[in-house]
Amino acid sequence: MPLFSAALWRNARVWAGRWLLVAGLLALGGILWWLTQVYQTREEHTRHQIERELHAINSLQTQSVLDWREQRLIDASTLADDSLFSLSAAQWLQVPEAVVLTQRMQERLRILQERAKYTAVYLLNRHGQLLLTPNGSSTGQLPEPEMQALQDALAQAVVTVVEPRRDNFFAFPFFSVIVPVFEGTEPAGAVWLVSDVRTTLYPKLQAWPTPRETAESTLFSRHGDEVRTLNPLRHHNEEVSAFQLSELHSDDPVLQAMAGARGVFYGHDYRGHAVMAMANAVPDSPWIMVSKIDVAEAFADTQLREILALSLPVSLLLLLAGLVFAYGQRRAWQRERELKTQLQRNMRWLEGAQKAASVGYFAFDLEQKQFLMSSMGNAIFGMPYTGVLTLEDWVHSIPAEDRERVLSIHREAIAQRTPLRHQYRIQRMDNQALRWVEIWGEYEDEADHERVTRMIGTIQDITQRKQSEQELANYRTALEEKVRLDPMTQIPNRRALDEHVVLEWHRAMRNHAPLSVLMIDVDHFKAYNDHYGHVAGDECLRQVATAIASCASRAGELAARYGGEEFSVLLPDTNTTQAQQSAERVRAAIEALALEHAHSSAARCITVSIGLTTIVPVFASEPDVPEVCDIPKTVPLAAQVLFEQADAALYQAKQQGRNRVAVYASTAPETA
Ligand SMILES: Nc1nc2c(ncn2[C@@H]2O[C@H](COP(=O)(O)OP(=O)(O)OP(=O)(O)O)[C@@H](O)[C@H]2O)c(=O)[nH]1
Repeated sequence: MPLFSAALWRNARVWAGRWLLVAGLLALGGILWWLTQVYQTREEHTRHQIERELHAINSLQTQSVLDWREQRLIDASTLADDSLFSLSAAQWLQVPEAVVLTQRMQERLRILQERAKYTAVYLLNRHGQLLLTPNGSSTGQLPEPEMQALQDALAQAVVTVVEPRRDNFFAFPFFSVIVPVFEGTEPAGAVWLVSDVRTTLYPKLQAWPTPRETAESTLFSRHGDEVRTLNPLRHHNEEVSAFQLSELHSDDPVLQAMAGARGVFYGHDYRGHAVMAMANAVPDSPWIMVSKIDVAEAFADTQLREILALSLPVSLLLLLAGLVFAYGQRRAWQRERELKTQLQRNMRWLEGAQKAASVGYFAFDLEQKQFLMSSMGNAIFGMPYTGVLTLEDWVHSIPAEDRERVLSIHREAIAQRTPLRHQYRIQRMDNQALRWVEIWGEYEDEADHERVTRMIGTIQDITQRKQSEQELANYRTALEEKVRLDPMTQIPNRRALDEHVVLEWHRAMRNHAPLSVLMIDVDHFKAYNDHYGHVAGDECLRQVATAIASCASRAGELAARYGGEEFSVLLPDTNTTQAQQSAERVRAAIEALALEHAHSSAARCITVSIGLTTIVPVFASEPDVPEVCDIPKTVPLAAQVLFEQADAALYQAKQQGRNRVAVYASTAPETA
C-alpha cells in the first residue's frame, strides 16, 4: 500500500496551490508598497527642488525690481543734490524766455533723460505747469497724483515717487519721480522724471531662468478692495490691471500674500489652476512680488520620469504574470481542445451506436412541459430534427386506445419520482405507422427531489424486437401444440393425455366428481396390416382416430392416441353408466366407418374393443373414505391406475369376443 494515497496527494496539491497564491499576493502587495514608498520619497525630493527653484527666482526677481526702483530714486536724489542743476533750473524758471538759458537747460534735461533712461523728463514750476522738455517748451498741467507728490516734494524738500499707474496722460503705464528745485530755500519748481514700466520693469519680471510654460511673476499692490497688477498677467487673454478682492479664489496666492503669507505656499490662481507660489514684499514699496508655477507642470516631468522608472519593475512583473497567465491559458485551452475532440468523438460514437440501435435520448422539462430530443429521438417519432417534441405532439402520437394507460404510468412515475421503464406504441407523424418504443427515464438530480425539474433518458424503437418476440411466442405455441399432437392421426398424443388427466384428477378430487376413462383397441389390426399393408393400416388408424375424437366433444373430454393402434378417451364428471353410453357411441362410430377387414373374427369391417373404468378421486386422508391400498398418493401415479383398470377391462372385452365394451369390475369400491 502506498505511503500517500491519491486523495492525500490531491489534497496536498490543493493546499500548496492556495499557499502559493497567498504568498504571491503578499509578495505583490510588498512590491507595490515598496514602489509607493520609493515614489513618495522621490516626489518629496522633487517638491523640495521646485520649492528651492521658486524661492530663488522670486528672490532674484524681487531684488531686481528693488534695484530698479532704487536706481530710479538714486538718480533722482543725485539730481536733487546737484546744486548747479538746481541753480540753473531756478534761474531758468525765473527767466524762461532767455534763449541761452533755455538751450542750456534743455541740454541738461536731455543728458539726464539719456543717462537714466527716462521715458520723459519735464521741468515744471511749483504750480505744476509743464514748461520744458529736452526737445523744447511744453504746456499742460501735472496730473493729479503727481500734483500731490509735487506738493509733498516741495514741502518736505525730498524726492517723491508716484507708484506705477495708468493715466490718460501717457499711453503707457508709468512710474513718476518728482525732484524738487529750490532757489535758496524757496521752492521754485521741480523736475518730473517719467519711466515707462513696460520697457524698464517688465523685462525684469519676464526673465524666468527655466523654460516653464506656466511660470509667472507678478507685482501686486492693494488699493482698498482692489488689487492692482503692475505688470500684465501672462495667462489672461485681456489686459487686466486690477481685480476686485471678491473675484479671487479664497486661496488665491495674491490674497494669501496680501494676508501676509511669505515663502512657498499652495493655492489656486485667477485661472483656477492649482499652483505653487512664493511671495515677497518689495522693500520700501507697496508692491508684493508673487511668483508661481502650476503644480501640474512642476510635477509633470517628475511624475513622468518617476512613473517611467518605476514602471520598469512593474512592467517586468506584469510581463512575468502575463507569461504565467498565458502559459496557464494555453494549457487550459489545449486541455479543453483535447476534451472537446474526445467529446466530439464520443458523441459521434454514441450517435452512431444510437442510430444503429434506433436509440434516441431526451430530456423532459417538467416546467416547460416539453421534450428536448436528440436527432434520433425526433426520427423515431417520424419528424424532422428540431430538437424539441412538445407534450401535446407526444400525447397525440400515442394511439387513443393506449393513451390513458401510458399517461397514467408517466404521471405516476413523475409523482413518485421513480425511474421510468415502459414500453408503449406510438404512431409516427410522417407515415402514421404504428411503432413500439421503449422508454428509460431517470431524474437528473435524484439527490435533491425538491428541485427536480428534468427527466433524462433514452427512447428506443423496439418494433422489430416486438415482432420477433411475437413470432417467437407464436412459434413456441405452435411447437407446444405439436408436442402434444400425434403427427399421424392429428389428435392429442399420450403426453397431452397424461397432462390432461392430472388436471381432471385434481378437479374431480375437488368436486367429488366421477372420472371415467375408455381404453380403445382396434381388433385384429395386425391381420389388417398384414393383409392391406401398412399404408392402408395408417389410413385406417387416421379414420378411427377422427371418429373417436368426434365422440369426445364435451368440455373437458379428451380423445388421444395412447400408442400403436390403442386410443383413450378421458371423460370427466362421468359415471359408469354415462361412460358406458359414450363407449358404445365410440364403438358404433367405428363400426359405422365400415372399413373392410376381411380377416377379422369380430366382423367384416374394422371394429374396436373398449374397456372402461370410473373412479371418484378423494383425498386419502378423508376419514369417512376407506383407504384404497393399491392407489398411490401422488396424483400422476394415482391417475395411472385409471388406465390400468381400463386396460384390464379392455382385456376382458377382447376375451369376450371383441367389438364390445367391458366395464372394469373389481372387489374394491368405485372410489379411490
Ligand atoms: N400400420 C400401422 N400399424 C401399426 C401401427 N402401430 C401398431 N401397428 C400394428 O398393430 C398391430 C397390433 O397387433 P397386436 O398387438 O398383435 O394385436 P391385434 O392384431 O390387433 O389383435 P388383437 O388386439 O388381439 O385384436 C401390430 O402388428 C403393429 O405393427 C401404426 O402406426 N401403423
